[in-house]
Amino acid sequence: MQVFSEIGVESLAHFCNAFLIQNPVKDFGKTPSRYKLIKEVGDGTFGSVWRAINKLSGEVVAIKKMKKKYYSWEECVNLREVKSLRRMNHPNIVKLKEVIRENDILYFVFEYMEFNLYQLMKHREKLFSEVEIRNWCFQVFQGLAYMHQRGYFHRDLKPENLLVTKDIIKIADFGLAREISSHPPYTEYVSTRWYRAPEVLLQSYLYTLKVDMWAMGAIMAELFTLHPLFPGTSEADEIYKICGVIGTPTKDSWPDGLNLARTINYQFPPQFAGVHLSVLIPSATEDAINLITSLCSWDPCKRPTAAEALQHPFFQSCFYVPPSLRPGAAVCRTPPSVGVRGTLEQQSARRYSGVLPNAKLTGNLSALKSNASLGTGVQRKLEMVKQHQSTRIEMVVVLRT
Ligand SMILES: Nc1ncnc2c1ncn2[C@@H]1O[C@H](COP(=O)(O)OP(=O)(O)OP(=O)(O)O)[C@@H](O)[C@H]1O
Repeated sequence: MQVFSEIGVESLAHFCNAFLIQNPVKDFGKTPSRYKLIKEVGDGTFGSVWRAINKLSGEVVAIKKMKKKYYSWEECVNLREVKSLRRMNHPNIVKLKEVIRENDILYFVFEYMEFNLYQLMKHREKLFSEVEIRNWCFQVFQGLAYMHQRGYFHRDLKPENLLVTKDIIKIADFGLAREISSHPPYTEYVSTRWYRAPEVLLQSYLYTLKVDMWAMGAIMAELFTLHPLFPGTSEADEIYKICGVIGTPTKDSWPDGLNLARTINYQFPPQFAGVHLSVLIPSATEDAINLITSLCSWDPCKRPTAAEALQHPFFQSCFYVPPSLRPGAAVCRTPPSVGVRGTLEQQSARRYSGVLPNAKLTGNLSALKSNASLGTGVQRKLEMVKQHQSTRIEMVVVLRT
């Protein structure tokens, strides 16, 4: 079995040529031949996700079928999702098992996860226990610490991208992942609005991995209340909502933010004092409130890193078990139960609309708020290499497992 975690595109090209010589091209029809598609479980911006079964091994997997056609495999290996995920091997990061291109259609084969966090929250009336929330967050921060340490940040963390099976939670959807060493400016659309960091909302092109920490603060709060913390209806309303919760930034709390706002001729709403998060999240303990408050700091420098978050008193009762020693159970001393049985299939309903890609935040807030009605759909850009002529081949990238 050949491993492609560290090699470049050229080496991959050589492998694929060799692979094709040894494995004659077959017409597999509309689904990858080794798999039987069972049911659609998700419909994202870039692809639809199916629960499927490996016909030979009986293994249940998730197959993401990309909407765009891929006419050469050079294009495929250059996709961020492939480039970043094939380097990740962590129990809290969803595993990419294979990449298959058949008939110009690109499929990602992932390990299958039962639910996403949004599905677990949306019809729920009873609040999650703090133990459950702590267990999930501890795992996500471990996945993030690993990813950040390996040089990637996710940029689109949201409940839909955190996948749960029993007590285990994993980070998914690396379509927007970025190498930390890649060079700013980062100009393309980044992250779903409700979880989008203020520096990104203010169009900083120099944002860092701290955008993931902001998103985690918002997600943690939502896990406690079952309601989004900053449900902005437009980018301007998003900033307004953030000010309403954590108060208008000052030259002490976020000097760089005031400069950013000046650069784009944006005025923060004056003198919002904000509210103590314990008022908005009454079920959370002081430790939880303290962690969420620091994650949702205006100034990215004041947000903890994932490794620092793991050291927070909120996680005092958790401990790290090396993956090789794990019995396959949760990482907290008191393993919680997810509390939901059966399969909740993904509803295709989108919770967010009204994103204005590259919209300029100009003028005063009331003018900005009127932008809300101008929203169209979510648009993201992927780096694509030049398209090459169509060839009917199958390409399999075998990943480190
Ligand atoms: N490995 C998996 N196991 C089970 N379900 C999954 C898996 N991966 C994705 N899904 C489901 O499919 C949905 C969409 O997947 P994903 O986020 O990867 O697609 P996308 O096109 O990148 O979406 P987005 O619009 O969020 O960017 C997820 O929210 C999840 O419910």
